[in-house]
Amino acid sequence: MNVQDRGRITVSVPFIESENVSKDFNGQRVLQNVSFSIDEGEVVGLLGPNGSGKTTMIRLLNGVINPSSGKMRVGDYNPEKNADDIRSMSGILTDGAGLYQEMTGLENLVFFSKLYKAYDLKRIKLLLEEFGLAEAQYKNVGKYSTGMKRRLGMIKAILHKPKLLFLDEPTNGLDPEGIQMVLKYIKALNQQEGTTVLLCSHILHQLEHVCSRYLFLQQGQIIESGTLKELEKKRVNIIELKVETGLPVSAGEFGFPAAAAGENVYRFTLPDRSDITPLIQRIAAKAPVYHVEIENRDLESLYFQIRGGKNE
Ligand SMILES: Nc1ncnc2c1ncn2[C@@H]1O[C@H](COP(=O)(O)OP(=O)(O)OP(=O)(O)O)[C@@H](O)[C@H]1O
Repeated sequence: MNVQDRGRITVSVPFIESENVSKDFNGQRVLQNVSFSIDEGEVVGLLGPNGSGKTTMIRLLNGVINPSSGKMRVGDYNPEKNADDIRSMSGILTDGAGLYQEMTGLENLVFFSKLYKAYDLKRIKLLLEEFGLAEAQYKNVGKYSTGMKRRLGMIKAILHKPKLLFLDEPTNGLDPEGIQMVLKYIKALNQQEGTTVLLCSHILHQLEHVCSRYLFLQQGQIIESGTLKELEKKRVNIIELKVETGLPVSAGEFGFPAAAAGENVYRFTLPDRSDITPLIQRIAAKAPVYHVEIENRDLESLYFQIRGGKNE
């Protein structure tokens, strides 16, 4: 946002900033000097175990609660002073999703769209269709399943075409079709509308295709951040390579430590990426190679390395 031309130097100001934010509940510190920034158009995954402070961070950025110390900015607004402005430019999906149980799905959406001053029945009907709730729209939300409430919560969050989305566990309770649809929708919103997204999830493999960057929270502190590539570069010092061959080969003969990982499948431990090609060439001279995969650089492996503090 706000690309300011100061003389000859162009300064890009982050869309969201948190500076040394701490939060105490009843004298207990749950966030400790949390600092990060998010640029407009980024999709950032906020990761961390139960109780690490993810939801608290989202509630602070929304102005639902105030920090005990530190500064925050969302767009042009200070969440402590301009919570209403932030809420009108952002969509939020949290656990309860703030839906009225005794109203139908459609009534909920009509109500919230009028509250947001964005009433558009055609859009509501289209979203109900897209999120697979066309049939259920006349049923009371109290009778919805967990997954249906999640879908309705997602529609509620995006009804007014917000510039910013805060999504707390957006795929919780969804079936595989629902998960795929919601993730695709988030990605499309980001790519087509430039929507900035901050999302929390424990299902790490789902995030890899959606997030451009990650923040890792542990016991209320940011312990790591970066893109998947940056984290890989920083954290992956040895390569665990899984190779599926068409014939039994003796893994020991290729000069690297190896262990069987299934029928004709071997897991090699290599000191460097540059060892991959010569190893595969040597194996391919003896047996067909069907699949090669670096196993320890996906988000889940990185998450556990970061949590375990390995390679530090
Ligand atoms: N209103 C509150 N009053 C007192 N303590 C709270 C309150 N809200 C959160 N906490 C505490 O703050 C800590 C962080 O909670 P938070 O919900 O932010 O974690 P989280 O990372 O979102 O966890 P989860 O992955 O389980 O959703 C927890 O110890 C929690 O008990």
